[in-house]
Amino acid sequence: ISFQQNPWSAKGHRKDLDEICRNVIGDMDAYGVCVVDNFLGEDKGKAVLKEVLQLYDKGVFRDGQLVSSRGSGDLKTIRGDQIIWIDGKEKSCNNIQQLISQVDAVVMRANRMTNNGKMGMYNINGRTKAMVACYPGLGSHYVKHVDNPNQDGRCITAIYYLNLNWNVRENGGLLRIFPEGWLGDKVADIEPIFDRLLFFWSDRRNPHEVQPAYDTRYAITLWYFDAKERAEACRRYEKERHS
Ligand SMILES: COc1ccc2cc(-c3cnc(C(=O)NCC(=O)O)c(O)c3)ccc2c1
Ligand SMILES: [Mn+2]
Repeated sequence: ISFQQNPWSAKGHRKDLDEICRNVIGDMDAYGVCVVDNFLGEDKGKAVLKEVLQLYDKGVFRDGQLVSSRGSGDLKTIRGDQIIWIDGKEKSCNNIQQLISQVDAVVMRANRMTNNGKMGMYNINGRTKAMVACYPGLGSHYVKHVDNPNQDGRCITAIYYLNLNWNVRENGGLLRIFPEGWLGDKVADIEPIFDRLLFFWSDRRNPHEVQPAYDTRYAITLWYFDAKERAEACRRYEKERHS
């Protein structure tokens, strides 16, 4: 299944919060993956992109971890994105802050709307800061991985893409998810197109990779915590620290 264009994201049709939440709940329960297109609308989307470009031009992005591995003899870098963590309260980031609040509104409302107030049996009570990431092109990529393989508390990955006129055929940078619950070798191919919001379960159900990008590719990621799993992860961490 490829999530290029969802039936409900008819161009220009502004969805209200309730409708988006119903889509998110339905898709997360059915597929473990959900795409919402035209999330902010063109003007607000461009205002967020402008702030991200300003941050990038200030040179505040840091290289993501480079873990090199011997692939067929030559040294292969595992990831090539550059990142900066922001909480949105920084100066000249208030459009990014508005994006964060909008994503929070969808996640928290969806969490309340589902049966017994849980989406996918989670009780979401917090999230990480926003990770603004740039894959600088030149083939930068991220090998297949799981965001939360060991119950660190993160249950939902939310990624907002900022790439105007992105064409995967020439620019690459496709996000390919290999949902473990899907029949056969079906995959979810997500193009990182402008004003697209993506949700997927952060655990081992969704191994995923970022294929080599040949142009600068921007995204803003938020990871949402499940109260119980996060509390247990913190307890484990405290115990290790004192052992
Ligand atoms: C301990 O410090 C850090 C700092 C930053 C980290 C960033 C990631 C990460 C994970 N996933 C993706 C991804 O899947 N992107 C999909 C897409 O862009 O379409 C990505 O770009 C980045 C993982 C661990 C980190 C640890
Ligand atoms: Mn990831």
